[in-house]
Amino acid sequence: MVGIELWRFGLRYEADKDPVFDDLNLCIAPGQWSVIVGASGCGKTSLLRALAGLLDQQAKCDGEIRTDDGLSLSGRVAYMAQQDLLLPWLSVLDNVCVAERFAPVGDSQRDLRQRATQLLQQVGLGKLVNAYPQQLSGGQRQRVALARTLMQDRPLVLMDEPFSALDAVTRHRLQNLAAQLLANKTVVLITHDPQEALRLADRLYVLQGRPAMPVALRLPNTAAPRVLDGELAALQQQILQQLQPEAVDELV
Ligand SMILES: Nc1ncnc2c1ncn2[C@@H]1O[C@H](COP(=O)(O)OP(=O)(O)OP(=O)(O)O)[C@@H](O)[C@H]1O
Repeated sequence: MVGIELWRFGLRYEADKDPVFDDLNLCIAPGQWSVIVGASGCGKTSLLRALAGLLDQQAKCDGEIRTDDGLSLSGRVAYMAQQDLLLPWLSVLDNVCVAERFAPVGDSQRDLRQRATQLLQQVGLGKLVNAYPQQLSGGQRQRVALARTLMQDRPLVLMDEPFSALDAVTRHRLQNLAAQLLANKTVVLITHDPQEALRLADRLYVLQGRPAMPVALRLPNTAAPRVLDGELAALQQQILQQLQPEAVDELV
């Protein structure tokens, strides 16, 4: 388990006048799901890429990203980007195994492939292990990327809209699977979907403004993944209003 603290963190892209973040302080709790929602362009992906050490050269940062054990995050992060980043020349099964291939672990290749096959069955792709990414739908590709992330077994898991391309039933099922398989990991999940955020979060933040600041939201006193009840529906409405006050006012 690893906890992370962003301390006086700032980020500005060279081409932009205003910083995306300035003097941001945020603690990512160890072994919990921290979920971040926010309007498009507010900085969610930038935050995740900063944690993953994947910002491009246009991004200028200051402040610090510290871990609670004082060790580097290098090699301890599984990152599921918005784009699935599947390798077109590898089969579905090989794509799921790809990150582990070079990892110095004791598992044999046979064990790894067995585990990957089981994960692919769990995400509903048991019949497509030998298919290639270009033969898959957007939702199927996203499920391969999810299986690849679950396969990696890293203490910090960063996921950017991991369920966005899925139909409602599959989304619900895979949210439950991810919650089960990533219990006790430190997870940062970005989503546009307030209902998803409320089902899965141990801590929930709305990222707002420019420079963006996180606002912590109240959650029901129940364990995730939560059932969709009246309390969750009311909180969902609150988040929608917080995200887009003008748009919601116009609809009412
Ligand atoms: N590589 C880049 N170079 C310059 N500006 C960038 C770059 N990446 C992001 N930005 C800018 O930084 C801001 C935050 O972008 P980011 O992608 O982090 O937002 P987001 O909240 O994840 O958006 P979305 O929900 O639409 O994915 C935006 O104004 C965006 O235009």
